[in-house]
Amino acid sequence: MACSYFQFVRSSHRLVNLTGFTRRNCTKVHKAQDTLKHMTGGSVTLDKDEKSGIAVISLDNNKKKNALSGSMMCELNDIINELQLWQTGKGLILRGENQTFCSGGDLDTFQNILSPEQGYSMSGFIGQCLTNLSQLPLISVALVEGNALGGGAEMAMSCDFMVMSDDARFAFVQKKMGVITGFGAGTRLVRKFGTLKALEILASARTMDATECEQLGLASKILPHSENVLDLTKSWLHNYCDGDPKVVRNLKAMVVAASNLSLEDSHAIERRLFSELWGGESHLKAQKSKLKH
Ligand SMILES: CC[C@H](C(=O)O)C(=O)SCCNC(=O)CCNC(=O)[C@H](O)C(C)(C)COP(=O)(O)OP(=O)(O)OC[C@H]1O[C@@H](n2cnc3c(N)ncnc32)[C@H](O)[C@@H]1OP(=O)(O)O
Repeated sequence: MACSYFQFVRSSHRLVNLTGFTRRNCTKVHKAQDTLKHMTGGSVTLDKDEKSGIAVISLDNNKKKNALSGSMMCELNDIINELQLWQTGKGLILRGENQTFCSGGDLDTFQNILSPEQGYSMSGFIGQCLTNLSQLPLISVALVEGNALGGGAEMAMSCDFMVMSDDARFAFVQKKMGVITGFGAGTRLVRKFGTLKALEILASARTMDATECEQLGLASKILPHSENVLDLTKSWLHNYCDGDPKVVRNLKAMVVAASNLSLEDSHAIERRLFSELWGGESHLKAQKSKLKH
């Protein structure tokens, strides 16, 4: 079984520990978690489908348009830690209940953490959580219905793809709130879409509809607003996740390495991930099938 991406990164020489965890950081994370978990409201749930290898994370804070409370941040972190151990997983859908995605950080929660030090701690916790999500060896998609605003837009950016319902709206409102991106999406936006496009989206802080998001390359698919967008998204994601979990997971792990490491180190990982599959069950089966024709 292919070793997990993080086991491999830690075992490889000259590679920085991508999770960025040092003992000091772990202490800070636990301190942040102790504070945030008491800022309650809403819930985050996980549904893993062992047959398809696709998991669904659902945000639910119905009274606040799925705004992310402190306790929801902690639940999301625990779920991502669980997914890091899911060895047969291939895909992940991040969505919101009540036909909307997430209206950002819970403004009531934030009333209790307004010092720069508390903001730094909260930003570090949810930022690392979303980095861990982005680096899972699962192909991930944010299913955006309704609104993805502020921190909600940042969470969507932590996924590989974004699928939107045709009436969805997407905005980085942070600048209008007197801050910048606090969940780490600014860096992701620049690295994914370039400085020009990132600056235009962040500095305008404008609300974009699904069509504009697709034109900018932020959204990969627009679905008609309906009750079964989740099933349609699962079918869409299955196009990328069909086949041997080890192949899908190694492919995503290679992409994560290439987007985070030097050319030399990324090539080292790519060769290792390739060699783990070479001569494996799926490879030999495919070879045999081709030779018959
Ligand atoms: C780094 C984090 C980042 C930052 O700090 O900048 C953030 O994410 S801060 C939050 C940024 N998000 C927003 O500013 C969005 C605020 N919400 C809205 O613009 C609207 O609620 C919208 C467009 C999401 C939905 O509008 P609609 O008219 O359909 O509903 P309501 O506005 O009446 O909202 C219903 C109900 O939900 C409460 N609500 C909505 N968003 C939040 C939120 N982010 N935090 C707390 N509560 C929220 C809203 O107050 C209403 O409550 P009610 O008691 O019924 O009045």
